[in-house]
Amino acid sequence: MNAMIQFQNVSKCYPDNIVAVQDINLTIEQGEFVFLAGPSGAGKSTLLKMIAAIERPDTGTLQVNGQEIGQIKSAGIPFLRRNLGLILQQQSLLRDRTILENVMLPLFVTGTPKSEAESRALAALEKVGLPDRAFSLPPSLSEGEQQRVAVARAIVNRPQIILADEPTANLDRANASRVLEALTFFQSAGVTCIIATHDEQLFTKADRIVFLDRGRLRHTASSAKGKQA
Ligand SMILES: Nc1ncnc2c1ncn2[C@@H]1O[C@H](COP(=O)(O)OP(=O)(O)OP(=O)(O)O)[C@@H](O)[C@H]1O
Repeated sequence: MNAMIQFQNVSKCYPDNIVAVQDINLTIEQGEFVFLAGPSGAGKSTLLKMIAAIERPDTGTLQVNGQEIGQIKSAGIPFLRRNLGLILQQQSLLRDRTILENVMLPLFVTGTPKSEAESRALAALEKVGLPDRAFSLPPSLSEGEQQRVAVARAIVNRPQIILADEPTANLDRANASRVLEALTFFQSAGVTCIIATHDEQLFTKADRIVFLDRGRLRHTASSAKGKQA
């Protein structure tokens, strides 16, 4: 397997010297399913944001798909993001656009023709079990369904990496399982999945669980799926 993401001695502070992550060394291989675990404020979201070049390391190096995040120019960011499916906490669906239009959005950004965008968005909705809701508006869907739409929107570009920040927050067990099933489906197709979560019940699905605490990587564990960390 190839190293897809490699943090080497990465640290990141926010203004006012808030240390978000400190001296992180972590390698994630292509096709791995990795959970980032740890209490609130541990630095999980910051690691995901750095992989997407939303934040940059202050020190150390971070390689994503052969690109050095600290060096990447703004013109290179769309190219990086084309290979990423993002499910971030603050991203919500556009309430006045249909589910189909919401899922098509990333394809408009990359200039995909409308008819192709529609068929790919419908295929993505099928994969998350929601093709019959394509023409509904987001407020008519449950939170669990909306989160599955967010998964469809994240994978519609056929990314090599999916980054998900608390994708099952506020969902009941049944809906959390369906969201996770959708993510494991894409991992079985070779997509690397990195998921920040507090939800320990999800861990059985992972190849690896990376525990963070106050910005530091405490330890990694292999899960019931059986791979060694
Ligand atoms: N934009 C920001 N500006 C200032 N401080 C921030 C910012 N984002 C995060 N922090 C701080 O950085 C630290 C790490 O935050 P981060 O969001 O990465 O943790 P987390 O493990 O994802 O937490 P949660 O589980 O609550 O989402 C925390 O102390 C947080 O308050």
